[in-house]
Amino acid sequence: MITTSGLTKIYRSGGPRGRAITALDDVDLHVAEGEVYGVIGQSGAGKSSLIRCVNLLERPTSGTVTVAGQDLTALAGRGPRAGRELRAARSRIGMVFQHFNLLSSRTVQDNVELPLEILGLSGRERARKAAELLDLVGLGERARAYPAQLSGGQKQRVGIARALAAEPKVLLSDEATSALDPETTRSILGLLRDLNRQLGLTVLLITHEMDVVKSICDSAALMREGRIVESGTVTDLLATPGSELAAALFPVSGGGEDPERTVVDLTFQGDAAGRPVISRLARTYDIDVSILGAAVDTVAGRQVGRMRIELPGRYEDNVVPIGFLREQGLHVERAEHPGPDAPAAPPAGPAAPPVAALAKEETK
Ligand SMILES: Nc1ncnc2c1ncn2[C@@H]1O[C@H](COP(=O)(O)OP(=O)(O)OP(=O)(O)O)[C@@H](O)[C@H]1O
Repeated sequence: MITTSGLTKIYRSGGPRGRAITALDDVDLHVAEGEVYGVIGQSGAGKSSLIRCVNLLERPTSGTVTVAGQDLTALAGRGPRAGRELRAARSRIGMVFQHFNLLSSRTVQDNVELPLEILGLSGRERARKAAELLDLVGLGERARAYPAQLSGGQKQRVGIARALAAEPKVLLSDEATSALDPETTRSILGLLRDLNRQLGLTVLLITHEMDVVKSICDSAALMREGRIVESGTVTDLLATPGSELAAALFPVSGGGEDPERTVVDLTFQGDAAGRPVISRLARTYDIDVSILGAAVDTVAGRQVGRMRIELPGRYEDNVVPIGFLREQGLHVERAEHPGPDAPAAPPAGPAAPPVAALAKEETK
């Protein structure tokens, strides 16, 4: 539904000869129809530039953007016709903003009607559509209120209703919950998830909060310095050795201190979660298994379990029991020997702050 290919955005500060800042560096993104796709990264990673280039609010320096089969970059030429076509294509992309961007002088209903006015619908049609959308987001009773009379969560619901007015196939969300408290965040994320399911809406969201990815995203990408350094479905990421996103989505902790013993992290998904794998392992190989840490959580709507266990002997001596665990459908990854209470093994890749630190970074 959304594809970017070689998308690059270079800003120049201080005119055409000024310093070049590469905000997007050859970004290839593939968002499938009907999925909720989260792009996560630290401040300055290029997330806003990405979302603004996807709907051509920002003109990419190079590369292409295709939404619902239409190459938007080809429409972004100069001239009135190109402008008209681009505006029409953009109307099929809804956008939700961190600070809602509602017009304070207009009522809730009039804010939702705004895109319909631009599309040239009659007053009666606009009113009917706005009422329907406000019902959909649970604000049917507040149509006559002004934005100043609403809570943050209600304002965002109006923002979402307005974004849906032109019946887009795609909704772009720019940190839609960053200005909201945790409970309101949950309700807005729940609404986005419901709309995704009910309307088959494809949602591309950018966020710096791992919890947002964890609660509603089917797929995710990690951005750093203008590049996508990791991406995939959340299910696949959880089964990818060394995945930084997986470790941040679902950390396991618990230290083993003895280098003569083997520490591994197990990830259970789907059927594997229900099998008595650890007791079978202990019985089959007559070994003592220590559980150092474990947790069960819901990620992308699926139950996922993670466990850090310790086996007697060095890693090389445990090839057969580890093979047994893999045969049982578990994802097994070697953990380094962390000290007590250390976080999960550090991911491979260039030295950079772990994803788990994103939220902390943001609040500094
Ligand atoms: N209009 C602009 N002119 C010049 N540089 C810009 C402009 N917009 C963004 N940048 C730079 O591009 C880089 C990426 O910024 P961008 O806002 O896309 O990142 P981000 O991940 O969305 O960060 P944040 O979460 O803080 O908004 C940063 O170095 C930023 O300073």
